[in-house]
Amino acid sequence: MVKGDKINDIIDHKLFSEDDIHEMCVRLGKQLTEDYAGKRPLVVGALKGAIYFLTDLTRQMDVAHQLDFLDVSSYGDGFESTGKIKVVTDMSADVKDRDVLIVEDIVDTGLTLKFMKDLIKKRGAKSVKCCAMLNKEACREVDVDVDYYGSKVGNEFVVGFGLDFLNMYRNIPYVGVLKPEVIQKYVNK
Ligand SMILES: O=P(O)(O)OC[C@H]1O[C@H](OP(=O)(O)OP(=O)(O)O)[C@H](O)[C@@H]1O
Ligand code: HPA
Ligand SMILES: [Mg+2]
Repeated sequence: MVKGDKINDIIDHKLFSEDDIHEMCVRLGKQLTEDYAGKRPLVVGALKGAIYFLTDLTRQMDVAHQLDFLDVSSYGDGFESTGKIKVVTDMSADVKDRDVLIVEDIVDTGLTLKFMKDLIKKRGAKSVKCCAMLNKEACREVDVDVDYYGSKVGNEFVVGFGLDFLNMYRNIPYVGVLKPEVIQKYVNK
């Protein structure tokens, strides 16, 4: 950790409070409870960003489900997608004939989600859907459905509630926008 990275030092403004995120989880959990009734979905968290949202979301889902994780990465140590997605750690479950629900913190260019959906479909899943906390729709580079999402977000780099900058700040309990000087501090270094 570096000096001067207390939350108040790095966040410019708050976008979604803990209450806002809780409301998203309640609404989405209700919808997923209806849509997956009678099914036994495999919920796949996209590591690492999705973990905070996933634990809150699934506790609002009154549906028996199983849990797995897939660690794919494209941002590396930066804040712009490299466009090259790789599986860092694969999931352990067999997805053949399963209803798979991918949980994401954010869909931005869409490259990560498209990669995961294609991979899971190719392995023979019965259905593959995604529930994301945030949908940065204006930044989409590929056509991919975000089947459920908590809120749209504009073209700003957001951190907190799982979302990171250089693998930091995931534990901020709300979603906020980084101060430009924090990004500047690390860019081209
Ligand atoms: O739509 P995209 O432009 O592909 O970006 C969205 C993806 O990027 C982030 O993950 P990252 O690769 O940074 O890994 P992380 O979840 O470990 O932070 C985020 O958690 C999404 O998975
Ligand atoms: O705005 C973002 N913040 C953090 N991680 C991200 N990955 C894609 N977009 C973002
Ligand atoms: Mg990230």
